[in-house]
Amino acid sequence: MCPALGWNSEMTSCADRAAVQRATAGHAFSQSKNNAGRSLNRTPSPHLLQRQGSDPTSARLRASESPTRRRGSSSASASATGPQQQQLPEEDCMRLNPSFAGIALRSLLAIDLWMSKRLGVCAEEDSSWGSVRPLMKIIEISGHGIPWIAVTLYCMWKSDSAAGQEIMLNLLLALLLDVVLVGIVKALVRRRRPSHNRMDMFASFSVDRYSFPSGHATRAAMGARFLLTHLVLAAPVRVLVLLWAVLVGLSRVMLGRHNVTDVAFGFLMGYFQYSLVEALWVSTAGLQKLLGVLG
Ligand SMILES: CC(C)=CCC/C(C)=C/COP(=O)(O)O
Repeated sequence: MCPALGWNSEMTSCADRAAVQRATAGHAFSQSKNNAGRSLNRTPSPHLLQRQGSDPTSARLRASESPTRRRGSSSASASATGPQQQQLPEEDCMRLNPSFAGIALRSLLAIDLWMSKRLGVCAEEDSSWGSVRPLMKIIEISGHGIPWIAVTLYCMWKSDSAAGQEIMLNLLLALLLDVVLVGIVKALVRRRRPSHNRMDMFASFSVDRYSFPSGHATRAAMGARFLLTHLVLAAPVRVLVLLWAVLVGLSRVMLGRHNVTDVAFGFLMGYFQYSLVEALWVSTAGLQKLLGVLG
């Protein structure tokens, strides 16, 4: 866990360690093939770090201060080493000179953590807005997958027109697709929920210990787009649907369940999930044909 950025990953710290390791390796590289080989595979010994400048930071600075010089000096020694090792200095240059995108991403994540912590005003009963927590939890349930699936099944069952059934069938498929896609992304990214979150959420899967993206936000964006497209609603109701979607997203951060970027990405993902549902739209006639073929 990186304390500065809060991602569930050792990426940052590992990258730093790897950079120091490679910097050390680069130094040892020009000395002898055996030494270089050893330093590539191990964490640098304190002794070696000391020779380079007493601490990992100075070792890293030293290694990055002159990429050209490093490249030049190592290419001389590279002739004495294997082709695999010849590629290393190039790689060092890329890793040790952080790109603009890398810095921008780190800054965004730091801002994200800071903002999410400040907005998590209902994370506990005794938080500054703790009295609003019960209301936020009602909004949370309104965006949960189980009520959405239950209501969709009920409407499908009650619908007396083929068109209504088709719409509800596709909403049901959309909700199932959403659960699967969100689960996959959460399992891949594995970002931990904010530390101020209390894990007292109604009915969740094990993958829901991860926070990126917010499943409530994907469902809110996809569901709102779906309802606004397929139901004939009066203008005030349309506004209410949009307002509800925004509130669901906001409540995730206020309850401390998510960071802002989890919700922002969730909205984006839900928006595009709806486009996917439209592209894969299943008609009842098509479904009956498919069932006929299968049966
Ligand atoms: C059990 C079903 C059908 C869906 C799980 C709903 C759930 C608990 C999603 C997690 O949402 P966040 O990622 O926004 O916390």
